[in-house]
Amino acid sequence: MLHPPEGHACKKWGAFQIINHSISEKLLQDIEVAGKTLFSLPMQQKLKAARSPDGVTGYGAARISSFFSKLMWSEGFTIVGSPIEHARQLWPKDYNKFCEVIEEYEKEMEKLAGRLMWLILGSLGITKDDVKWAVGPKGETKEGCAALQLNSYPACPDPGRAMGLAAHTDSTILTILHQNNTSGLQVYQEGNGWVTVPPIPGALVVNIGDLLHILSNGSYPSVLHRAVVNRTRYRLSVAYLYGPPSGVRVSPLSKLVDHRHPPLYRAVTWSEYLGTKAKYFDKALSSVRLCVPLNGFTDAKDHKGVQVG
Ligand SMILES: C=C1C[C@]23C[C@@]1(O)CC[C@H]2[C@@]12CCC[C@@](C)(C(=O)O1)[C@H]2[C@@H]3C(=O)O
Ligand SMILES: O=C(O)CCC(=O)C(=O)O
Ligand SMILES: [Fe+2]
Repeated sequence: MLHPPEGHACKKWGAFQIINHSISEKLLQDIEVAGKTLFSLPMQQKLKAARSPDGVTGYGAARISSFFSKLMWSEGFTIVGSPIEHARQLWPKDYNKFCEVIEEYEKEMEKLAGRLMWLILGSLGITKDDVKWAVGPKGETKEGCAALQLNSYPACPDPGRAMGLAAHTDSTILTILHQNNTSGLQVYQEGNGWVTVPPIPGALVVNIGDLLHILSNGSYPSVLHRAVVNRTRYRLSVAYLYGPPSGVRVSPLSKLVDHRHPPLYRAVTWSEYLGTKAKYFDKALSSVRLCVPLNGFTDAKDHKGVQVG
């Protein structure tokens, strides 16, 4: 079970950092090197693996860029499952090392994400018996769906006028983020505004995503976060975006619902929700909301005046 402080962190911050998490220092170094190697390729080479306009994987600006008029000061590379096709486009003769590191990272993150999901749900009194879709015939955690997002933020001569990655919530159950030893990630907290998440060597950041917000019936709100840029330092982050198995309809867990706490969200599959996010962005969560609270706001992230820079 998560200790009370971590359960508290989910409620209060929607994010926390973990150490002693079983991901080796070597693997964290290897993924950093793999990311830096990729982003330092010449532009015409990176564009060989460009994400197609209606595609999900490959090189390009963050998907949310289309909602903003200003360009963001970053490049991204999205991987779902095997990276081999894109890796071949990038390094026709020498793609093996990159693929090995990515696949190892995905394998280790999958295990960690499953453990974290149960720890977080445990802190709400939820056990494996309460989430049938997440458990296989032998009691094992079923493999979820996931995406790996490599983010590259070059040093920026005028950081006050640019944004690395604009404010957003992740459409996930949870996201595990590795940031190189350079600050940039900020989380938004009512009353405190934007708070920098300090990079701690070896630690990983865990963000609560929209699907956990739905599962917990709003008890653990997804965290609004962004990445700011730096005048002198290059920054790289690696986000493991973890969702439920494909086709599973996620809805508020019945143990967390009663006549005083009616279900706040309707059931959605991850792919349906990703489509909703692509269409409505920061209004996605409220678009699947069933009950509108009396204070007039739909969801917390709807009214922050999200800005790029
Ligand atoms: C599974 C996914 C979540 C994501 C959209 C995607 O299909 C692959 C990229 C993910 C990412 C990473 C950067 C921030 C984000 C909002 C974006 O634009 O692309 C997330 C998407 C998300 O969580 O909705
Ligand atoms: O670079 C960061 O710290 C944030 C990345 C992020 O939010 C994402 O990839 O979803
Ligand atoms: Fe994010």
